[in-house]
Amino acid sequence: MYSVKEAFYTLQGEGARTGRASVFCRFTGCNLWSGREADRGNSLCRFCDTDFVGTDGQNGGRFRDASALADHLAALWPHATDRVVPYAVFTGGEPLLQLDEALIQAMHDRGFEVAVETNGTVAIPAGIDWLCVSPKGASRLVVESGDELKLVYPQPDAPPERFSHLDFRYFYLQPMDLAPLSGAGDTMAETVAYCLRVPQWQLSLQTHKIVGID
Ligand SMILES: C[S@@+](CC[C@H](N)C(=O)[O-])C[C@H]1O[C@@H](n2cnc3c(N)ncnc32)[C@H](O)[C@@H]1O
Ligand SMILES: Nc1nc2[nH]cc(C(=O)O)c2c(=O)[nH]1
Ligand code: SF4
Ligand SMILES: [Mg+2]
Repeated sequence: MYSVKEAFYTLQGEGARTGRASVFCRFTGCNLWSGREADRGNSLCRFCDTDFVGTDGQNGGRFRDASALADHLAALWPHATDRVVPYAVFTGGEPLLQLDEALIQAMHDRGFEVAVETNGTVAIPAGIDWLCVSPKGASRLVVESGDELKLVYPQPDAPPERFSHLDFRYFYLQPMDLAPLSGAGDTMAETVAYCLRVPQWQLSLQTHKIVGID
């Protein structure tokens, strides 16, 4: 059984695949925060910008098995795509609490490439085509290789220097959106300054927020 908060067709907004048409599957639940505002300050991840509680979002629900969820997601992809490989991004919440080899295989069977956005604290199943790891504060990182490491910046307890030796093709800093914290500060300027100082790190903007799409 899989629990999905929401699923939607949009453009990948972040990282190296920014701008690519994608079916997003947002799983319910996370191991670093309950999703309740009252718990935010005592959690391992405190700046989350996402509602991943329940199954009540658009195209959300509970799905009995991999083929039921894969059919549901594949139906969100538009039809005429002769020259493009369909792309599915699994996120959450923490997708690796639910994404398994059966679901990855079911997406491959339907012609999709499979991408994952993870906090890096859960072991990865086989078959993922694009892996984005986004380390969080003091949490213990178990995934130390992948395609892109996308660090939300700044996190005093997770400085970029701690991750720069890991086995990734791309290293991104993404300015922390302070809106969920109703905080003040210019994370954009700080992030740009770091990328200029240390060119290993590239700037990732949350472009979906800029253009106003999901
Ligand atoms: C909501 S998370 C879900 C996937 C997974 N749990 C993770 O943390 O990578 C999706 C992406 O949004 C990023 N993110 C979450 N809150 C953010 C914020 N306030 N500002 C910028 N990026 C944020 C995460 O770091 C992650 O790269
Ligand atoms: N458009 C869009 N791109 C995204 N890239 C990562 C997202 C996420 O929440 O995991 C996200 C999201 O929520 N929307
Ligand atoms: S690990 Fe990801 S989903 Fe979980 S609270 Fe942090 S940003 Fe949100
Ligand atoms: Mg998001």
